[in-house]
Amino acid sequence: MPRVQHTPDEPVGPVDSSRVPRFAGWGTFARLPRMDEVPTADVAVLGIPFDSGVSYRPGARFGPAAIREASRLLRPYHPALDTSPFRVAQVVDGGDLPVNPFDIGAALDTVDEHLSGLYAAGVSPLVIGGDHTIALPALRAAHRAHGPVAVLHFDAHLDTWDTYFGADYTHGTPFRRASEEGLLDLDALSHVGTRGPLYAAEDLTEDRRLGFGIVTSAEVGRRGVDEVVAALRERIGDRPLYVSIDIDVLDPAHAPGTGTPEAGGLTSRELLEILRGLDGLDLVGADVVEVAPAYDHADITAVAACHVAYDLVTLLARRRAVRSRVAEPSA
Ligand SMILES: N=C(N)NCCCC(=O)O
Ligand SMILES: [Zn+2]
Ligand SMILES: [Zn+2]
Repeated sequence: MPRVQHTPDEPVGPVDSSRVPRFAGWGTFARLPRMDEVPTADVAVLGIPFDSGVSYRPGARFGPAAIREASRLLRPYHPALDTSPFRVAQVVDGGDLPVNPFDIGAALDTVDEHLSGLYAAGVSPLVIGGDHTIALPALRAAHRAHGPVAVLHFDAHLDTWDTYFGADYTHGTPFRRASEEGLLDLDALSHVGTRGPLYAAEDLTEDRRLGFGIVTSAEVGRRGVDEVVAALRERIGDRPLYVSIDIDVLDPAHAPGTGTPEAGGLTSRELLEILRGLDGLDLVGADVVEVAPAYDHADITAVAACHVAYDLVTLLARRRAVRSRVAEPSA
C-alpha cells in the first residue's frame, strides 16, 4: 500500500489517497497503519465495541466500525492547528478489544489491562466506543500511569448517577465510580454541554460533592467558545488531563445516531473549536463514545465523531512531539 511518508525516518503515515481510492483498501482509522505494522507507536486509536451498559437504545457496539468507515475521508494536515499529526508522531490503529458482552466486570477489566499496557509502553490512547461505561476503566488505566487526572467531560448527561436497577457499572455512572475510586483530581473536573431533565435537584448537589463543575450547553452559546476555553484552561492548569466525549453532547441535529439524545446541544463547530482551544495542555488520553449507527442518517454522527477523534489525535500527537522535542518537518 503506498503511504504518505516523506522521508524514511518519518513515522509511517496513512495510505496515500491520491494513489489508492479512499473507498478501497483496509478500513483502519484515517487509513493509518495497524499497530502490528510498525515497530513503535506514540498514539493509538483503539475501538471498544461494548454497549452492555446502556439504559436506553443499544447499538454503540457498532460505533468503532462506523467511525473508522467515516474516517476514510480525513486528510493528513490539520490547518487550524497547523500540524500534520501523522508526521509529528507515529499514530496507529490498535484494532478493537475483544470485550465480553455478557459480563460487564470482565469487559471493564479487559479495557483497563489493555490500556494500562499501552500507557506502560509509552502509547497515548484515543478510545472510540462503545457506550460511556468504558470511561471508567479508561480512567483507571490513566490513573495508574499518571496519578489523579483532571477530566474534561463533554456530554448532555452528568453520568455521575449512582446505580440503575442496582447495577454500579453502567453508562450513567462512570464518573461517580471514578471519583469514589480516587482516580480524579477533584480540583479540576468539568462537565461541558450538560442539559436536559434530571431525576431530581439533588443530582446536581451530588455531582458538585463528587468534585465536578458544570458549563451547560446554554452557557456555551451565551458566553461563547473563547470565554469557555479560557475558564476550562484556567481550571485544568498543567495537570495531566483526560478528555471524555459523549457524542450526545452535540445537538441531535448534529448527532442523531446515539442512544440517549437530548435537545439543545452544541454544534459540531462549537465542539471542535473548544477542542482546538485545549492545545498545549497535558492531554494523556481521551475517548469518543456513544455513537450508535442504527439511529444515524447519512453518517451525520459518524462523520462528526471521526472529526472529533481526528482533533483529539492531533492534540495527543502534538503533545508527544513537544515532549520528545521533535520539530515538525517543514511541508
Ligand atoms: N451516558 C449516556 N449517554 N447516557 C446516560 C443516560 C442515563 C439515563 O438513562 O438517565
Ligand atoms: Zn450522554
Ligand atoms: Zn455519557
